[in-house]
Formats: sequence, structure tokens, C-alpha cells
Amino acid sequence: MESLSHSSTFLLPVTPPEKNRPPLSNALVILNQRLPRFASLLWEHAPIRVCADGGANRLYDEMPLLLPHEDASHVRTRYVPDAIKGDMDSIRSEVLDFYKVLGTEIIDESHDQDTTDLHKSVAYIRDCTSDTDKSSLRILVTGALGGRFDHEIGNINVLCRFSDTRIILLSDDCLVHLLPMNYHHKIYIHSSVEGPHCGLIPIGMPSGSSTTTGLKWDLNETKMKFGGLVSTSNIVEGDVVTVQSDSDLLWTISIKKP
Ligand SMILES: Nc1ncnc2c1ncn2[C@@H]1O[C@H](COP(=O)(O)OP(=O)(O)OP(=O)(O)O)[C@@H](O)[C@H]1O
Ligand SMILES: Cc1ncc(C[n+]2csc(CCO)c2C)c(N)n1
Repeated sequence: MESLSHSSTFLLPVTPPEKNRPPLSNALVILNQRLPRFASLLWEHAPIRVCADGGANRLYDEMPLLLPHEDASHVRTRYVPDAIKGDMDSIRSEVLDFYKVLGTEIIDESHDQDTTDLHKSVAYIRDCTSDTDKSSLRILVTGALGGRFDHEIGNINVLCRFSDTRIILLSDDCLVHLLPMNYHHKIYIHSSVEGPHCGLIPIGMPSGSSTTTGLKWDLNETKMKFGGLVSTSNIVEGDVVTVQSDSDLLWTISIKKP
């Protein structure tokens, strides 16, 4: 069985070795919810930055608030997205004009009312990425959790629709990503910034057998399904958690407050 490693390095300060030889190439998608307090750190980790429609308002309004000791207009001209994509029904016109003048690519897909702005943004990033680079692509998504439940479920559905792409949904409090079925997953825990609360939830179908190590309540060829057992309020015990399952699982872990 093939192995897949996971590590929330994007929550750690950017270090020179990572700048020289990053193991994964990050992209950032900003959704239309409050920016997390570590938004500027994610920006530094991600050379490609896309705002999904109203996410551009958040970047424009809130990045200066996260950097209160700097001049607001300097912050705005430093944090310019590569692209703004979506159905453009939420972005304010002055925000659109501001970024357009600074060279941001504007992709209006208002004709498509069947896919979400996150879906459109993920498709854009995948299309910009060569096939050889796709295996090392990791998309970080801010504002994806909390808020409106239909949006949250839509965001989780994007994980399933693009299950061959690493996508991490983020809020201030936690992160969520998919562990595709039939891999030996090794999750490296950075206990200075994440944990100990975590969960493993089957998505799309019941799990006939899931096995873990490194958790307080490990699974041992355990069945999980909605309406039966799902692993919530679990606790990470070691520096590494391993997971194997015959179905796709969502992995979630808490993010520590500073
Ligand atoms: N309250 C929220 N909770 C979670 N995700 C959100 C929330 N609001 C927006 N998003 C995410 O940000 C993206 C862009 O938001 P935006 O408000 O521009 O979308 P929208 O398509 O205009 O939404 P709607 O028309 O349903 O209000 C959405 O596609 C969704 O992924
Ligand atoms: C069955 C079905 N349900 C809801 C929508 C609406 N919808 C889904 S994604 C989207 C775009 C949001 O930016 C909109 C309006 C649809 N098309 N089909």
C-alpha cells in the first residue's frame, strides 16, 4: 500500500531551507469569511494567491487590521492576489478596481451558477499547474469553516470533488482535509501549533475498516458510518498519527491559539 505524508508546515514560520527547497508547493484561496489571524503567514507560504469573489473584500478590509502597526494602504499594495475568480456577486466594485489596476487577473464566471466560487478557484489553480507539479500542489483555503452551514458543506464537497488534489480547509480554530482511501497515511503533528483535539469522519460512504495509531481512542479495523460510530473529540497522543481505511475519511485537528 502506498504511503502519503501530511504535515501542517504552513502554520510554522517560513524558514530559509523551505524557501529553497519546498517539499510541497502551496497555493492560497481566500473565501468570503473573516481572515484567520495567521493569514499573512499563509500568504508567505503560498506563491499563488486567489480570492474567491467576496474573499477579495476580506483581503482588502481585514489584512490591514491584522497588521495594525503598518500603514493600511501599504499593506493593501503588498498583499495583491494573482487572481479573483467567481460569480462576482459579492466583490465590491472599488475592491475589484483597486486590484485590477495592480495587475490582478479578474475571471468573471457569473454564467456558471452550478459550482461554488471555491470550486471555480480550485479549478483555476489546477489549470495553472503543470501535470508534473500537480502531485506536489497543496491548496490552503481560509474562511472555509464556521459560518453558513450550506457553504461549509459545499466547501467539504470540494474536497471530495477534487480528491486527487491536496486541499486544506482552514478556520481560526481548526483545519480539515481528506485522507483518500487505501493509503497508509502518516500525519506529522506540530504540537506547538495544532492539536490535541482531532476527529476522523467517513465521508461519502461508510468505512468497513479503519485502523489508527497515535490517538487516545485508536481504531482497530473499526467500522464507522453516520448513524453509527464516527470518531469526534479524539485526542492526538504522539508526534505521528497513522491512518489506514477502506474509505475516504475527513481528518480534522484543532489549531492552537497563540
Ligand atoms: N458563511 C460562510 N461559511 C463558509 N464559507 C463561506 C461563507 N461565506 C462564503 N463562503 C465561501 O466563500 C466563497 C465566496 O463567497 P461569496 O459570498 O462571494 O459567495 P456567493 O456565491 O456570493 O454566496 P451566496 O450567493 O450563496 O451568498 C463561497 O463560495 C464559499 O465557499
Ligand atoms: C441543485 C442546485 N442547487 C443549488 C444551486 C445554486 N448554486 C449552486 S452553486 C451556485 C453558485 C454560487 O456562487 C449556485 C447559485 C444549483 N445551481 N443547483
